[in-house]
Amino acid sequence: MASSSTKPKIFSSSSIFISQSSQSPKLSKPSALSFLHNTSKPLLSSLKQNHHQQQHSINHANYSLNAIKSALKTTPTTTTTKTTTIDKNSWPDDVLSPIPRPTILVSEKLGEAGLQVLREFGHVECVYDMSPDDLCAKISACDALIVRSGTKVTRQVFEAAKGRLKVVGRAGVGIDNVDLTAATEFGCLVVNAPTANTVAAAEHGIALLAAMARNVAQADASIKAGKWQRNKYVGVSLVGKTLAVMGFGKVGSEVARRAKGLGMHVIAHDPYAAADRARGVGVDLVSFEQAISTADFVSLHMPLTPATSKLFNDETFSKMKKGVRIVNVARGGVIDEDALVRALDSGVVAQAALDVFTVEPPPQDSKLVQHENVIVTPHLGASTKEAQEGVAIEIAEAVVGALKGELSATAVNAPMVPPEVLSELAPYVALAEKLGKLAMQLVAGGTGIKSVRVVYKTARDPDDFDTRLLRAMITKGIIEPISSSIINLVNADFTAKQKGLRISEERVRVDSSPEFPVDSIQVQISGVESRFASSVGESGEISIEGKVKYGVPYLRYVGGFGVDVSLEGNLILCRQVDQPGMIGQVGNILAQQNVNVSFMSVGRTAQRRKAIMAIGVDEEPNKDTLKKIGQVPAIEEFVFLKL
Ligand SMILES: NC(=O)C1=CN([C@@H]2O[C@H](COP(=O)(O)OP(=O)(O)OC[C@H]3O[C@@H](n4cnc5c(N)ncnc54)[C@H](O)[C@@H]3O)[C@@H](O)[C@H]2O)C=CC1
Ligand SMILES: O=C(O)C(=O)COP(=O)(O)O
Repeated sequence: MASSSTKPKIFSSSSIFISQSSQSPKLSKPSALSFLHNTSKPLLSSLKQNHHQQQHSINHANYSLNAIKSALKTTPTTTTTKTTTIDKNSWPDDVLSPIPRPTILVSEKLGEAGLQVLREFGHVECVYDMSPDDLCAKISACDALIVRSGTKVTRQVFEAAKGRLKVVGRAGVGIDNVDLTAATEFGCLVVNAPTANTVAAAEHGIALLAAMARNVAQADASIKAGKWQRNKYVGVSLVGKTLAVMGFGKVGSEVARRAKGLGMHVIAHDPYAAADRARGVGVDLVSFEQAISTADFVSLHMPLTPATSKLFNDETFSKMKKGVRIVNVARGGVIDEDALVRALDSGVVAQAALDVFTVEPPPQDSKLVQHENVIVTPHLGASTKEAQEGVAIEIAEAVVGALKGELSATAVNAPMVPPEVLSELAPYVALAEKLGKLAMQLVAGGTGIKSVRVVYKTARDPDDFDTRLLRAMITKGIIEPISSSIINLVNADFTAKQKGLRISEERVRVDSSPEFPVDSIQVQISGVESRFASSVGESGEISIEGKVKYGVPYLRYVGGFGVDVSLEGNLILCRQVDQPGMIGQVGNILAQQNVNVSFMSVGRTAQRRKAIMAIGVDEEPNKDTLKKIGQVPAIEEFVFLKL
């Protein structure tokens, strides 16, 4: 059907809520909250609590279909209403029943307290020292994987997971051993434990700094070899020396604080750190060049990224003060290790203390490890009892939360949405997904969508209304039916981009209550033909608008027609000439196939002119029933949509 044929203008909507039974009203299925995969019980409880607190009354007509049909003949707009308060104990059992116990694979040693948290929630398998092939063989039976720095979570691992792996938990900070691009493409959330080992890493940095300056490791080895070499191991003092902290993040700033306590002059380089935060610790932020050229000691604390890979190379070392001493508890890959050997041999670098290596463990004959001016530890920065217990709990909670469908505050490849925002947005999330799904089904052919515009009507300031979650769910609704992959918050933007789908967003300020994040959401798809010409708005695009009423998603506009129908079950949209008896006729046809009508709403341009009838049905009408609806003379077009 051509998209340009009808351009209705006038909004008018009369609504009739029909229920064949007198069940209490259904709330939108919380499965719509499965931002990642499953339903979140804590989130549901908080939602239920919200509903309870709001004490919304639901006007819910309890007519049987036959009763409403006869009532319509005489008093078309009269309904009898019943007031129902949503009680938090009234959620259906299937919502509250626990999700199946997930399998969590732990591939490296994790603190017992964290394992305990995991065991309470799922089936935990600890399998250490797996080869890459072993990991790939196991992963398709796992919902979550917990690793430290020793496990490489490559694209092959995500491919081998066959869509089952929902979350990778990195029990620590650095996620350079996880292929984030692949994780995102496969819709797998990656979370880390970024805070619990900060102090441990900083303490190890300071330990290496002092040990290096006073030759502790070499002197210890010498005594154990039966020697007593007091003159050979004369060290250098730390007090008054300049330390350049490269990367002024969590660990870097803790190292700086401790070095200040040792009487060192501390400078730092970090392109993203705030100068006042540095000043608060008594540290000057300086340029890279200034840092490396003035420091007596350089301590590395930046992540390994393409930008920092081999940042310390021949050129960098050549700009350093002769006799500089280097500590690395960040990542081996930020140093070109061959260049460091050359700098040590030439005396430009007097000493190095390394906890991390490009390849771990490094080869036994590594010139760097064997160098007499180098001391090494086997990636021990995070290895204190305290840090390991803390990291284990931090990662276990993040992984369990993710498996429940909650968004983690430590998500690495997804927007972090705080729980309170999540709980507030939950009903709108369901609305967003349904609008996306609906709009998509209105497109003739269902594919070839290039551009989607989302308009949020809201009373809130942009700062106070985060749309990322809603955009992701609209994208999910649009793409999932035409995609072989699960779409979630992690991969929604990526998948849209990959499919050449441009999603633009606009906020329109409306005079509604800022208590609610959004008044209504409009989804517009342009440049396509519609299966239901009446859904085409004035500017030629498919346009539908919905809002949340009583905590439940409702459709409010189709094209220019106002409707008022709960987005549950399935929907039939008919455009007809506005005349008496239409609801009855269609209702009768549906009743013949025992299709239960849950809601009905009529929107019209003007009395006795064009009207749109939106009919919510619990079951899917068969082809015959749909054909009969199409044969009703006053019906000009109709479409059946699955929600
Ligand atoms: N050896 C070990 O066992 C441990 C190692 N680490 C490593 O230490 C590093 C830092 O960890 P956190 O402080 O927790 O991370 P963080 O994210 O808090 O800090 C990293 C800082 O590096 C900065 N940065 C990024 N690119 C930079 C560049 N080109 N030059 C200078 N600074 C740059 C960032 O702006 C950030 O402030 C990470 O690589 C982490 O993996 C952390 C814990 C234990
Ligand atoms: O947290 C980090 O980045 C670390 O490097 C710690 O690594 P680990 O968990 O000890 O293998």
